[in-house]
This record gives sequence, C-alpha cells and structure tokens, in this order.
Amino acid sequence: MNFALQSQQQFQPYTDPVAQARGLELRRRIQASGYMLIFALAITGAMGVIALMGGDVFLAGTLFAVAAVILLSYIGVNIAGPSRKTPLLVGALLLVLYFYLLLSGGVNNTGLMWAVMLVPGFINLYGYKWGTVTLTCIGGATALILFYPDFPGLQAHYDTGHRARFIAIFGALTALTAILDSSRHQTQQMLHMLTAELENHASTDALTGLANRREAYRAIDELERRNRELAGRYSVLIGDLDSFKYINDTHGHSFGDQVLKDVAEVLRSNTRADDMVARWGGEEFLILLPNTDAAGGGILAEKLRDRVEALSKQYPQDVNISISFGVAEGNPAAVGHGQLLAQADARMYRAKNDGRNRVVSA
Ligand SMILES: Nc1nc2c(ncn2[C@@H]2O[C@H](COP(=O)(O)OP(=O)(O)OP(=O)(O)O)[C@@H](O)[C@H]2O)c(=O)[nH]1
Repeated sequence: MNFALQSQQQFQPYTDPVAQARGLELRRRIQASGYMLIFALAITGAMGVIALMGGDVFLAGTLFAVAAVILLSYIGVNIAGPSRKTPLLVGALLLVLYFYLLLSGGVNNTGLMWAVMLVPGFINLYGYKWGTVTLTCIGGATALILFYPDFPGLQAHYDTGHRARFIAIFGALTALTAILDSSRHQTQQMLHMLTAELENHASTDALTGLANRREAYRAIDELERRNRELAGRYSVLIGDLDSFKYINDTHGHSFGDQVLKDVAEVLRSNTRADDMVARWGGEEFLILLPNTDAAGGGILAEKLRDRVEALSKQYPQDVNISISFGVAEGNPAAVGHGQLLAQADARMYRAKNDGRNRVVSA
C-alpha cells in the first residue's frame, strides 16, 4: 500500500454534521429575526404614511419613531453581527409595537389585525415551545386589556364581537402554528438522529467496531493540527497480522473474522482512552498515540504484539496468531501525514521481512 501516494490526497477538516445542523437552525432563527425586523419596519412605515395622510400627526409621528427604532436595530444587528440575543431584541421590539397598536388601535382601528403576524413570527424566533409560552402570555395579556373594564391606556374602541373573535383567532392560530412547528421539529430531530447514525456507520468498521480508515484519517489530521499548535509528540503504529491468508485458508473465513474481532479487542483494551485504534485495511490496524514518542510507541507495540500472540492459546484450533508492527513518531513541522504513515508502513514491512511477529521502531 503506497501511503506516500495516499497522503497526497487532501482531507477536509472534519465538522460534525449534527452540530452543523444545529448551527444552521440557529442561523435560520437569526435570519428569521432579520426578516421580522424588515416586515415590522414595512408595516409600521406604511401605517405611519396612512396616518399622516389621514391627518393624525401624533400617530404618524409615533409610528415613524417606532420605525426608526426598528431600522436602527436592524442596522445595529448587521453592524455588530447577529448573536443568540438577536431574537430576544427583535421579540422585545415586536412586543412594544404590538402593545402600542393594541392600545392605540393604530390606523382606523386596524392595529390589532397585524397582531396575528406575531404568531408565526414568535414561533419562528423561539421555536414551538418557548414561542407558544410567549404567545400564550401575549394572548392572556391581550384578553386582559380587551376585557378588563376601562383598562387604563386603552384608547381604541373594539366592539365585543371583534374582541372575542380576535382572541379565538389568535389562540387557534397559535395552536396550529405550534403543532406545525413541533412536527417540523420532530422531523428535524429524526434527521439529526439518522445523520448521527449514518456518521457512526461511516466512521466505524462493521466487523470489529473499530474506527475505520476514513475516521483514522480524520483523527490523524486532527492530531497533527493539535500538535502543530502545542508542539507535542505523537506516534503511530501500523500492525499487520502475520500469515493471515494461511489462517483463513486453513481454518475458514469465519474463523478469520473471529480472529480479527479478538485482535481488535486486544488492541482496544490494551491502549488508553486517548489513543485511537482503527482497522486500517483487511488485516491491518493503525493505532494513533497522542503524547507518545517513538520509544513509548515501541514499548506499547511490543506489549500489544505479546498479547496478540497470547491469543493463539485461546482457540481449540492449533493456530499461531501474531502481528508485526512498524512504529513512527510524528514530526510537528511536517506538512501532512504522508511521511509518517509511509515510515510506519515501511518499518512494518521490515518487521515482516525480518521474520514477522516483531516490532520495528527505528
Ligand atoms: N477473514 C477475513 N479475512 C480477511 C479480511 N480482510 C482481509 N482478509 C484476508 O487477509 C489476508 C491477507 O493476506 P496477505 O496480504 O497475503 O498477508 P498475510 O497472509 O497476512 O501475510 P503477511 O502479511 O506477509 O504476514 C487475505 O487472505 C485476505 O483475504 C476479513 O475481513 N476477514
């Protein structure tokens, strides 16, 4: 296997797809906040113009002032960059606008009508759980304002039928939008789960349960990146089972599979949690050792070689199981992992040529 050639491939830095999906969700909320601000700005501005044309200068002035605050917030959010707090700021602005329209009646008593837009808006901003909680509070506060006799500050006049219909529509719309968003949320959760499962399948070897080659490349890239920053030492072992074709041919493929699983377990149980054991190919394994120099890697390889050899005794069949290791230490200054893997590979082949069942680390 030519590792030098393989290493010339460029591997993309790994990003967890589930974390990516969550990031996208947050971005979607922040984006929705921007749209809500533009929407609120358009409505407030339009109502301001209508109020001005109708001669209600005070209402027009107030609406323009609110529009100016919304515009400034929009500009501010774009200059400062969106954050998790953006939906809160937008929610607060919308609430101020809403209660103003509710109390004043807006233009021709139509202010309340726009309130239905709060429903998709808040669910979009805060998700179906917190969105519903917020909207229920808004609905409750609205009912109080509308039905409390002579509520202080309520200048608009809404007839009783209008009030009752508004509360009913607001409640029904909140419930329907929450149900829709909750099913969207459930579908999304399922997608996250499936993505995590697929990711697990894509990174795990089905026979041994070890990391597969793809995952091993990702881990080497990550280890190299970390070590370039920390100038730490790390090593890699490449182990290849000896005369495995003979074992397969003599005892059958399913016995060969069992040996591979048992060897994987030996390697896994004799390495640290920080180390990574991967199935590198058919009967080849790769072990990544952070914070370990070549000497340390050699000692571990010798221990693993010994434990793998001891496996032979656990089967009723008369079988000799052994493994040959090549050890190489990473060079933090090196670009890419080609040289490191090629060196470990070459040493592993030297171990084979020197008679198998041994470790070569220099
Ligand atoms: N049972 C089983 N065998 C596998 C698997 N993957 C690879 N092999 C076998 O591993 C054997 C590797 O054979 P070779 O590459 O000739 O190497 P070897 O016989 O181990 O000889 P040396 O490496 O030189 O000691 C082949 O017979 C493959 O079919 C697997 O998943 N299960």
